[in-house]
Amino acid sequence: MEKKNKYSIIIPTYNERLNIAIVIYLIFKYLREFDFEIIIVDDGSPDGTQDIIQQLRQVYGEERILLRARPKKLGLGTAYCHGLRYASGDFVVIMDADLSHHPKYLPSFIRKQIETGASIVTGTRYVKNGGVHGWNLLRKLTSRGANVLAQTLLWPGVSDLTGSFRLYKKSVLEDIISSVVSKGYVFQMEMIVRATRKGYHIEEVPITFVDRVFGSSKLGGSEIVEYLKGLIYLLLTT
Ligand SMILES: Nc1nc2c(ncn2[C@@H]2O[C@H](COP(=O)(O)OP(=O)(O)O[C@H]3O[C@H](CO)[C@@H](O)[C@H](O)[C@@H]3O)[C@@H](O)[C@H]2O)c(=O)[nH]1
Ligand SMILES: [Mg+2]
Repeated sequence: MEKKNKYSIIIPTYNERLNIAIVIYLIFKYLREFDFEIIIVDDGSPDGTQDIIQQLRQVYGEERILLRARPKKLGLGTAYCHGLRYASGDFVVIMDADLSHHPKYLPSFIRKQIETGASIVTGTRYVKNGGVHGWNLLRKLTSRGANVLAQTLLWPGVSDLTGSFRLYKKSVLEDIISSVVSKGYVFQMEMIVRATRKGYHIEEVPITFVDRVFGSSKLGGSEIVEYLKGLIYLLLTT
């Protein structure tokens, strides 16, 4: 019998106590037919996220949900690298913990990869059937502007550069991640730009990003400055 692929789902968390149980419930619901593990990288959330995760591990099985905590908030980029070290799957999915990345899309990422043999399947808001729900005008304009600016300067051939809901072949993720220098939110953009420059086969699936109901975004003004610095860096180095 053919070996079943295993999927490692890496979820970075910082103060996601109110969201994480729902996300995990939905992942188990939508990936019933698949072999997967969930790796949570929590950065010492003061709201008790880790206590909830420990309880969920008892419910779903300690081998299905791994908690790989770090002592303090160290940023998204390094959180993914940290989680990847513990991934035992053939494929890695990266997604947010706050339901902005709905687990109902996971089967479409997997199906797309199987149909096309792609190395990366990336969720996109900026195609037909994709979108954003719940953001105010400023946040919509910031995200759209960031994408348009990056598209114009970098020509990556991918419609949503800053989105972070993605599936990677693990070997491909390991290859790209080793050359990425960005640590915060700009990490996502650097990953996909480097992947296109290396010629990896990338496919897109439409997603609707729904703004979180519980808690608040950790993206602040300083991240926008970091984004612009990252964009210039990529322009000069890729
Ligand atoms: N471990 C860890 N997790 C973090 C950190 N900062 C944020 N997170 C976690 O990373 C996820 C995304 O953080 P949010 O604060 O919810 O980000 P956002 O503003 O909704 O931004 C999202 O959309 C952007 C594109 O519009 C994306 O660029 C971004 O990656 C993210 O998906 C959440 O699960 C959050 O708990 C950190 O320093 N450490
Ligand atoms: Mg969010």
